[in-house]
Amino acid sequence: MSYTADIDSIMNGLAPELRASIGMDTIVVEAGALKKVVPYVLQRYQHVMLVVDEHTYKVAGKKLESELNLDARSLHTVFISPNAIEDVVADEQSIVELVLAAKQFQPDILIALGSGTLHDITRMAGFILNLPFISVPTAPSVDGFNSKGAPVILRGEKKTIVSIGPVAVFADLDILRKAPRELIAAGFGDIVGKFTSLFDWKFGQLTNQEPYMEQAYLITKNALDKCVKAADLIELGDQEGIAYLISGLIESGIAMLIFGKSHPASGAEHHLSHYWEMDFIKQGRKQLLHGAKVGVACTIIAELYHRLAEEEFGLQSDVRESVRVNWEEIKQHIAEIPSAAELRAMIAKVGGPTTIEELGVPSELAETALKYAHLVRPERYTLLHAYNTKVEQ
Ligand SMILES: NC(=O)C1=CN([C@@H]2O[C@H](COP(=O)(O)OP(=O)(O)OC[C@H]3O[C@@H](n4cnc5c(N)ncnc54)[C@H](OP(=O)(O)O)[C@@H]3O)[C@@H](O)[C@H]2O)C=CC1
Ligand SMILES: O=C(CO)COP(=O)(O)O
Repeated sequence: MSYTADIDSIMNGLAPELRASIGMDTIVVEAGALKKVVPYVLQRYQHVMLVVDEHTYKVAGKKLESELNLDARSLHTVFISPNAIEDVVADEQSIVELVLAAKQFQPDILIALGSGTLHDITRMAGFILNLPFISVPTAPSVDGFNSKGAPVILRGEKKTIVSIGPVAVFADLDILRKAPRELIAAGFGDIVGKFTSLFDWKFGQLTNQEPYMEQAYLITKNALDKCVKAADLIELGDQEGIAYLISGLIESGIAMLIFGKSHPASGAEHHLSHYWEMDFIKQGRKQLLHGAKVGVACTIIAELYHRLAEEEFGLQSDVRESVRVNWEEIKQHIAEIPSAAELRAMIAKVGGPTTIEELGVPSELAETALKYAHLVRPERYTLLHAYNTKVEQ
């Protein structure tokens, strides 16, 4: 059974120049997809570097290593080291670790075997060294496998560097289905976050002339609607449910890839999540899952936005003129965002945390983040940004 009907139709519908510019020629979503990595790689590359960590080596790296069956001169596996608190993080140290290993071994292809963090480390190293990479997700936990942006931690700040997308994605449903439940729920949380990111994108376009692409909007919206409809199947964690989820995540990644930026997938809910993440790093606390944070942050932002609509925020005298004149349309878009209670019910169905307490974010941090999270991406004009700044000082 093919699980890539929507992906195929998106890819086939891209204008030829756009398709060529994203440089991704193969997307496989099926049980046993790992086996297809071998002929793909052997037909094209001679020196292969696998990028893993301790966990992902066990679930996929070891198997791929043995199936590639290459001698030590042609295959090298790099284990990205965890930091002092046993977290593998996409920061300067991890990126340099991989860059140096690649400088020494001189691969002509990198293969990321892991979830969001290992992919961002690999895409950054590939970008720096001008090397292509292949994506092999080990958990359906984020939509960042095939995006172009690398949200990395540089000097403690979460910055997104526009880098490279993969040349191919091999999503093996046998591996993804066995990923821990929290990672599957996190992937669903990252998808649910699109309710507010898509709103914020429309808001930025209407009020701040931010760049916009209808095709990327519709791809993301379709991925969101499809996954929300399939929540019962995703909850079961069977092959079909996981196929819906990973396909939705890949489609959202394609939207970012063709747009070239993360607007479709990342709005104020992501900025809150990033703010929490940066604070956890400062406090030396272990990271929470990205998608789990995004899901909870989405409920908080939805609650705020519905309240702002009720209070007629856009008609206040000190908001930007562009917000005031577009307020009726903005309110219509807010009305399309489910209520916080509805969002919590969706996330709970799939087993994700729905409140800051369940997630483990202290309430003081949640309050501060709501005031300052727009500064994580100051160039993006979200409704949260408008609420926190009113008329620009
Ligand atoms: N580029 C983009 O557009 C996007 C990037 N992101 C980024 O992705 C990062 C978060 O990624 P996320 O996937 O949530 O978390 P991580 O990649 O940090 O992985 C979370 C945990 O899952 C473990 N793991 C992965 N696969 C398996 C498996 N099959 N079995 C057991 N354990 C497994 C990892 O092990 P181990 O620690 O050993 O790796 C790790 O402990 C954030 O930095 C976020 O900003 C998110 C969305 C989009
Ligand atoms: O996480 C993302 C999409 O899910 C991308 O986030 P950024 O906007 O920080 O790159």
